[in-house]
Amino acid sequence: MMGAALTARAVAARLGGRQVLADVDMTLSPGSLTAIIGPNGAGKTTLVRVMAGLVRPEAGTVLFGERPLSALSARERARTVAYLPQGGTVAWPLPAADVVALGRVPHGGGPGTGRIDPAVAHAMRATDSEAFAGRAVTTLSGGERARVLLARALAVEAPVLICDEPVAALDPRHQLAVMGVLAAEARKGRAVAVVMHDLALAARYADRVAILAEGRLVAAGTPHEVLTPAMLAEVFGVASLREERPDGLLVLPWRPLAPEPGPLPPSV
Ligand SMILES: Nc1ncnc2c1ncn2[C@@H]1O[C@H](COP(=O)(O)OP(=O)(O)OP(=O)(O)O)[C@@H](O)[C@H]1O
Repeated sequence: MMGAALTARAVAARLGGRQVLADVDMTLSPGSLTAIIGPNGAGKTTLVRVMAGLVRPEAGTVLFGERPLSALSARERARTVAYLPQGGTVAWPLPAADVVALGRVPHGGGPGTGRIDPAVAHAMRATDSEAFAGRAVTTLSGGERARVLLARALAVEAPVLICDEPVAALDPRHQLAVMGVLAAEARKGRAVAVVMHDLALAARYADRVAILAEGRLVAAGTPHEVLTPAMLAEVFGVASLREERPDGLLVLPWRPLAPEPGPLPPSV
């Protein structure tokens, strides 16, 4: 099932009577890591939930290759799109290794099979979470638990991997390591999408950046094309530093800009 794109076409969504997404087009291509950025409340989580098949769009469609995602069975969809929710919590004191093994359920595996699944072992190694294997996830720190939950999503080995803020709780070394792992998943041919707020990491690791604001896609392109001071001023209201370095693009939000002055009164 490797090799097909996940495409949102003219997607709209309404939640609690509010228009949260309008006319959003997005393609997650195999081999590419797409960073989805935008202000709080822009609709990023809603968009990725629509693309993971968890929220039915009010209008528009989501296609995996040529097939509507809604035409896939629940199990087929779970094998096709691995989804890491934002700020995930786990209610049960399961050992971390069992939580990661839940990623194998769509393939007929899961915890309690009595053997170490190579996909589970690989995912725990990639997220540096092997040391927690036997510990109840409820006893882990926020960042430790975040790595275990990412490992569960990786263990699905789905052609599409969608992660909602996977690095927000992580220390700097693990942020870099996890972004490296997600980029490596893209290099293997997966379509990877990452909702994130860290513009420096987006600039450094993303192949494509999509910006959402007020429920609409306002820009999409390479980090070089999209992460410009003018765009960041317009979308986030920040002044930012940008430097082209031999080893990558450095983007750093620097200070908030003063709010836009309102229109001048007609008498001035
Ligand atoms: N169940 C709901 N009922 C009403 N409004 C909702 C509901 N869920 C989300 N919203 C609203 O939809 C908008 C988009 O929310 P969403 O979580 O998609 O934003 P986001 O871009 O992921 O934000 P953040 O960066 O803060 O995580 C927000 O204004 C939010 O308040």
